[in-house]
Amino acid sequence: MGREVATEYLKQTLKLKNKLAELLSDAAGLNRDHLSTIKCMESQTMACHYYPPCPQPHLTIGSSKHTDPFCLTILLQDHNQGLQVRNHDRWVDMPKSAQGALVVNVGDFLQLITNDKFKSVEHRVVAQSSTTRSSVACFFGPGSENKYRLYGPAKELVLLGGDHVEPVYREVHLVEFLDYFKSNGSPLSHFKLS
Ligand SMILES: O=C(O)CCC(=O)C(=O)O
Ligand SMILES: [Fe+2]
Repeated sequence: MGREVATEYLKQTLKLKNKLAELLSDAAGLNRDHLSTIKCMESQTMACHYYPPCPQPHLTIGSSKHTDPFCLTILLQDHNQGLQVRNHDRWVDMPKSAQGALVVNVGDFLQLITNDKFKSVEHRVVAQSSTTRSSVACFFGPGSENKYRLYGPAKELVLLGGDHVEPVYREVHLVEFLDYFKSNGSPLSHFKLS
């Protein structure tokens, strides 16, 4: 990607993320500006992946299974397949997308904030025997000025009184969350209450 193209792409994905933050807040039953107000998707990190062809794809893996740890991922893939998402105990191929189509994944930190209303999706990339594959992932999470801010299930989703819903997770800051992720993979079960 040329510098100007990358800069423009980052600008456009940022705009899309702002729109998605409104729609996701709404869909979770929160005020439309909730996710932007709590500043949980202010940082943007871009990762470019290149998967070379592998003559024995069954002996390797393009990217091992994981959930993304931040709040939201916007993923641009080329027209070559490889991405799979886990549906219960089956791996399902992402359909061949039109060139330029974007995949949006919920990450672990958003699952924590929405108290399991939204689930982070487990995914992996399988190697291909004769085609290369490229993808560009943009991850959105709390910015560095909020890395020690405590986040937990949104209070509005954990109602007191008649409709009491137990918070599933304890409050945690991003640094502790990512430290756990780096050594152990998905941190969600570790931060569960009880
Ligand atoms: O290359 C892909 O399609 C997925 C990459 C990915 O899962 C990631 O960067 O977290
Ligand atoms: Fe991922």
